Amino acid sequence: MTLHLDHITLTYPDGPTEVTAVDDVSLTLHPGQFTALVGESGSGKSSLLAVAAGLQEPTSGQVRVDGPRGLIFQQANLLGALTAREQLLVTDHIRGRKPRRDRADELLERVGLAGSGHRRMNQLSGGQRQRVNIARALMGSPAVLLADEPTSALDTRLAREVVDLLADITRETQAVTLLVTHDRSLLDSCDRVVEMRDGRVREVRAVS
Ligand SMILES: Nc1ncnc2c1ncn2[C@@H]1O[C@H](COP(=O)(O)OP(=O)(O)OP(=O)(O)O)[C@@H](O)[C@H]1O
Repeated sequence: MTLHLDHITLTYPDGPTEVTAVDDVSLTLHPGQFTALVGESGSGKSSLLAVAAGLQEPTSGQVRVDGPRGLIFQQANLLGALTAREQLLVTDHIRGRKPRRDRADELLERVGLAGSGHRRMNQLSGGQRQRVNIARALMGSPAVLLADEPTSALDTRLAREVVDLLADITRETQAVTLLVTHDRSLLDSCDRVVEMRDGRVREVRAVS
């Protein structure tokens, strides 16, 4: 499963004119490859990720993806009143599937939260909540994982732990993973860094 972004352009209306957030970006992302997307504020990272995630139609160009996509954002989209396990089971509910409690507990264990399934979000730390977020994205067995600043609410140590977990999961599941981050200290956990500037890809480099 490979994710192809072919000549993606995304413009937003901006009063009488328009702003080009993504300007003819082509990228191919491979299974098991953990790619970081970096660049200054406003360079188009979140816009490109939203297109890759299927949340935003590109103005032109094409996303080619063959498999489920899992999305990980900042923790704001977790439902505060639910337990960790329920956060995961909601995804089954949304898809009209039978709730897979065993699968939910397995994934909570995988992200280091064994035994915490009954705890409510407000009883978990920021790092633990982000682990729930990751486990929730994994409920759909995604071939592509898209994460937009998942560590921005975390301190350095927790941010590193969460990114290392994403790196391990990428290798284990052979997912295609794209991580938007502004934190350059996290880049050595990645395989590849794509740097954007003014909506374009400025540089693609391998992390040694
Ligand atoms: N909904 C929108 N309507 C109009 N312009 C937008 C919209 N969303 C983003 N933009 C503009 O598109 C450009 C790219 O924004 P984007 O959020 O993708 O950048 P980013 O690199 O993710 O920035 P940051 O690191 O600050 O999150 C910016 O000029 C921004 O102002």
